[in-house]
Amino acid sequence: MHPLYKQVETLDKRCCEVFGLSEEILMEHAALALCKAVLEKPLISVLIVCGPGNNGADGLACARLLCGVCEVKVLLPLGVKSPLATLQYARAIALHVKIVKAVEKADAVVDALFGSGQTRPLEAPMVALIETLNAQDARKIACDIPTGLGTGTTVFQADVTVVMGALKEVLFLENAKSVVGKIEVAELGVPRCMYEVPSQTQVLSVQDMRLPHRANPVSHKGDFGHVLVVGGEKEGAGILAAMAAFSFGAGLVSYLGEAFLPPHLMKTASLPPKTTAVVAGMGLGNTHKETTLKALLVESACAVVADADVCDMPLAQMLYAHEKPVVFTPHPKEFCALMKRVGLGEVDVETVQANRLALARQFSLGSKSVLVFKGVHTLVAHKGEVYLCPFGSPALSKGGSGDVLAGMIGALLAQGYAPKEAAITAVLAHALAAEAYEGNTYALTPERLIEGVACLKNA
Ligand SMILES: NC(=O)C1=CN([C@@H]2O[C@H](COP(=O)(O)OP(=O)(O)OC[C@H]3O[C@@H](n4cnc5c(N)ncnc54)[C@H](OP(=O)(O)O)[C@@H]3O)[C@@H](O)[C@H]2O)[C@H](O)CC1
Ligand SMILES: [K+]
Repeated sequence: MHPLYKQVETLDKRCCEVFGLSEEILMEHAALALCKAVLEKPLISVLIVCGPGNNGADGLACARLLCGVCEVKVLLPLGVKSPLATLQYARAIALHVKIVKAVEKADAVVDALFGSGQTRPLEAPMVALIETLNAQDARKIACDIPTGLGTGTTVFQADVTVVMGALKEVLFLENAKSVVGKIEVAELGVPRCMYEVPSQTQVLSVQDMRLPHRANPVSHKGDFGHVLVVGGEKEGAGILAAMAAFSFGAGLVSYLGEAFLPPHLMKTASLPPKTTAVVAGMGLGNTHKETTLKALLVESACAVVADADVCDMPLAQMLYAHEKPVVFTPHPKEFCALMKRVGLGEVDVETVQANRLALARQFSLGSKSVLVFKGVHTLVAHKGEVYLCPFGSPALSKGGSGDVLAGMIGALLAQGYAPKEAAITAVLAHALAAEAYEGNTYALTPERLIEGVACLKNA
């Protein structure tokens, strides 16, 4: 995993103070990383669009470094303002870098218009400029942050974003995935691990996935726990969760309710005595009395995965306050209901989506439970720490995907994983299996997803 920051200005400052670097050294490394990204694919010409601040200065320094390597054209729609941009401009001019007055055709376009200094929406001329750049048939490289991201709807559509120093939260907004392209982190003169300081937000990596492994050749089904899935009105949802739990390693899986089950799942009318984890909420509706659910989820000693409808029941508050392992798995609308149920106030989906990290953290600070907040970037939050999953695919945007995830978490809880570790591994496995799916993106079914998870390997 890698730390994620809201801002990195203090890290830049620390880098200069602790390691004796200067802003110019940082910028030279930023520019070198941009050059590397530009030259990653063969090209003849590059257009570098530079803003008035230090994002533009990075672009101007890159123009200087590329001078003579390829045909370089620089567009400065707002001139230069910051001292470093003025300095880099003078250096580029001394090298006779070509300054153009309008967008010109090139094999690659570098967006060095605005970076971390963009605090307000783009005005009409800049919107028009970004639209023109997006329409170019060229490889597109964003310097630090694609211009417009986080401030409005017109955003530079990058194929690659070279982020300076460390990962920044804005690159992981829910709508960012379609504009950031591949994210590359530029080291700014010291190794990344020295530049970074501890953070309460982390971006998960493939290495954080710890799939269950049956190392001991002497084992029996009782060693791998017993999951109970509580079926409901839409019985298919529970069946999918149960199938996923079985495939992800639970020794036994029971289904509470009336349904036609695959042969490896057991039907039950009550909590089986040795149940280790209960998964409930998917397709639940009004099938069970609240007292029945309370007995299964709150009063039993079992670990709990509280999905969908359970997030909007009075017992959600009891689970939130519980000492035992509980993992909530809401999508945004369910998270709004859950926030209200646990007394954290009324928020609408739009507000929740714009403040996912902060609200997930707030939720996790009031409870021992683990939150799996589903989305384009699913979050796992526990005791103030937030872990963001950068993987996944639109192939998952289907009924049944969430049921599979809940079942997978239940399987890991039953096998003895701590709730946070269960959530992290299941979220990663779910997302990586979807990414690895080789069929058309529209064709992923829950069953194929379960099969995909079965084929994953630890990194
Ligand atoms: N570790 C690092 O992150 C490093 C980053 N570097 C680069 O520096 C930029 C940040 O530079 P900064 O000068 O602070 O900010 P920007 O260049 O992004 O933007 C500020 C200028 O842009 C103007 N601006 C901002 N938004 C708009 C807008 N919507 N419309 C018009 N103009 C806008 C702003 O104007 P003001 O009127 O507000 O002053 C400024 O002129 C960072 O992103 C990196 O690329 C360094 O390389 C060092 C390491
Ligand atoms: K930019």
